[in-house]
Amino acid sequence: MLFSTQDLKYSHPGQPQFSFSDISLDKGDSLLVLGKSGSGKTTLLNLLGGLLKPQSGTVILGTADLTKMDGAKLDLFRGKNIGIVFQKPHLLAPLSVKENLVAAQYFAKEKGQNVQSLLDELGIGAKANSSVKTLSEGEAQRVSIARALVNKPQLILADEPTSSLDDENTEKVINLLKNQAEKIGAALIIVTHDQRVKDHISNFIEVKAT
Ligand SMILES: Nc1ncnc2c1ncn2[C@@H]1O[C@H](COP(=O)(O)OP(=O)(O)OP(=O)(O)O)[C@@H](O)[C@H]1O
Repeated sequence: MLFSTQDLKYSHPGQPQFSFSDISLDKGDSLLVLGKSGSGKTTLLNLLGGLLKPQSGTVILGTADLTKMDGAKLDLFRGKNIGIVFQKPHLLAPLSVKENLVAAQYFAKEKGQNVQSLLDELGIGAKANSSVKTLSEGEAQRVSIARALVNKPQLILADEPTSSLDDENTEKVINLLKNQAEKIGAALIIVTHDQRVKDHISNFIEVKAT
């Protein structure tokens, strides 16, 4: 087992508690997180990425329990092992495409992956030296995927990665995420409302407000 959670519970201050279904994934597995607006999907993703600490339960990646790590140790672990694609790309605006990826390597103390060939694979190699401010939405989304993959993480988390994309780019982005996850042996978890994504990945959990 590469990634698993057990008995995860979390409540935002003053809010009812969420109890999340257990997850277990092997290398190369994909999982969708479905559920109504406000049901706790983003909250779950933040717990899985160590961006929130649960009130109880465990999040195990490889041999490490994220819920037991803090501060710089957790940041470095996340940088090396977890790639996160946020709903909006959140790129570093003053930098070029390539520099955004190099910065992600720098923060994780990783240098392995050839940035240009990754950008080429994602079809944005020609934009490597462009300012991220000049990118279209679909291009910026692909750069944020490249940034999530650049340190060859064991776990890839994506929050509504296709919500602002047309059908063609949605298909491209889902295939990119699936193919890259398989290639690097990562587990892939995608939060979505998008029926078009459900057509590509059959394994899912549903988050319900209780
Ligand atoms: N920082 C916070 N403080 C207090 N409440 C919060 C906080 N973040 C989220 N919540 C509440 O927790 C609930 C779940 O939010 P969450 O963003 O996880 O839902 P979601 O399923 O991802 O929703 P959507 O599909 O609309 O993005 C919501 O009722 C939200 O208002």
